[in-house]
Amino acid sequence: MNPGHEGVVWAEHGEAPWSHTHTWDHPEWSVEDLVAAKNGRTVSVVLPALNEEATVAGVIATIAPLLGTLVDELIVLDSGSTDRTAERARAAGARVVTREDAIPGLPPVPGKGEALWRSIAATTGDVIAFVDSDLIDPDPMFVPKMVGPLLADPDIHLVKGYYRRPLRTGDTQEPGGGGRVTELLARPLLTALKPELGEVGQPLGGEYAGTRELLASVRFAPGYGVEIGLLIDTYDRYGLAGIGQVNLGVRSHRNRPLHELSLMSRQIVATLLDRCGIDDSGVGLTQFVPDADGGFTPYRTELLRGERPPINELRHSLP
Ligand SMILES: O=c1ccn([C@@H]2O[C@H](COP(=O)(O)OP(=O)(O)O[C@H]3O[C@H](CO)[C@@H](O)[C@H](O)[C@H]3O)[C@@H](O)[C@H]2O)c(=O)[nH]1
Ligand SMILES: O=C(O)[C@H](O)COP(=O)(O)O
Repeated sequence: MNPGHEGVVWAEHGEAPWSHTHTWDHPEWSVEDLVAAKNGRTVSVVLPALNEEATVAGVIATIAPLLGTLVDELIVLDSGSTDRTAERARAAGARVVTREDAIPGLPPVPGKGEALWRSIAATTGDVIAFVDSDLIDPDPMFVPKMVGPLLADPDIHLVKGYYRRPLRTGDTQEPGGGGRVTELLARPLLTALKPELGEVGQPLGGEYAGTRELLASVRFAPGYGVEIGLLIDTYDRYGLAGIGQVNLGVRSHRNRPLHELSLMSRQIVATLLDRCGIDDSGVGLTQFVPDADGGFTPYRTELLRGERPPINELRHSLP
């Protein structure tokens, strides 16, 4: 299955580049095609959620109609929400799993990496797709597009979505202004340190799918380091041949303020350096919070720690 590639004859130019063979810029497969391609395999969809009562039901509404055909289970992995995320998710048709229920007896630590790691234990699918629960008007084809290459090619273990990203500020929307951490930090630094991954369009994006074979056998970095860690670990294990990327169109989400993205960036840098074998000081980020009198108060946020081992290894160590 390879619809959407332009018809360049690479045999005349040497080996086709990854960006041609493993990038689907115009994915055209249908849900029916995918159901036929499952061949006995099962698909789980995981929505990590921390206080997403405003958007979680809307995201579920785009995936729930696939339950029983392409999608075998749909869970919201509740990351400790204190709002009505769980209630709204259940009403919209998802199973809600808390971090504690996912792996009983092991107290959770904060952060997105922890939620995703526990979701591997809480699900059973041979293929697992992740979708952020803060998305605004996501396309119902997100999941079908992401799982396509995994169902078609046994050598592919991780498929990242890529997309155009609007930036919303107040009532205005800048069509290509989103993905600030991606464009200013992640892609430049990844290109500097792991140039083979420089053609991955959205290394940080929360919409991606992987095989259980991969996801149960890799460690999970803490917090927002989880995506860059998974990408590099997949590359180190399978090479570029194990990774694909699919155009999902447009993806809008809650755009965080810059000071929150700075903290996210610090965590991503820590994981990226770790995966490249480069020492990090381990020092948390100091930010300068404006006072009412025109001055600034320094405020330090420590790095999240607590990398999690592969779920397969945890299972072995449980009684
Ligand atoms: O402790 C947490 C933090 C976040 N989330 C959920 O994770 C998703 C993404 O989090 P968000 O804070 O919206 O991240 P973004 O600002 O959108 O950051 C981008 O970059 C991150 C770093 O790669 C990715 O984790 C995100 O998926 C990606 O959208 C949302 O559904 C959150 O509710 C949790 O479940 N637990
Ligand atoms: O992926 C990113 O770069 C961050 O989530 C920030 O995204 P935004 O600039 O679209 O809010």
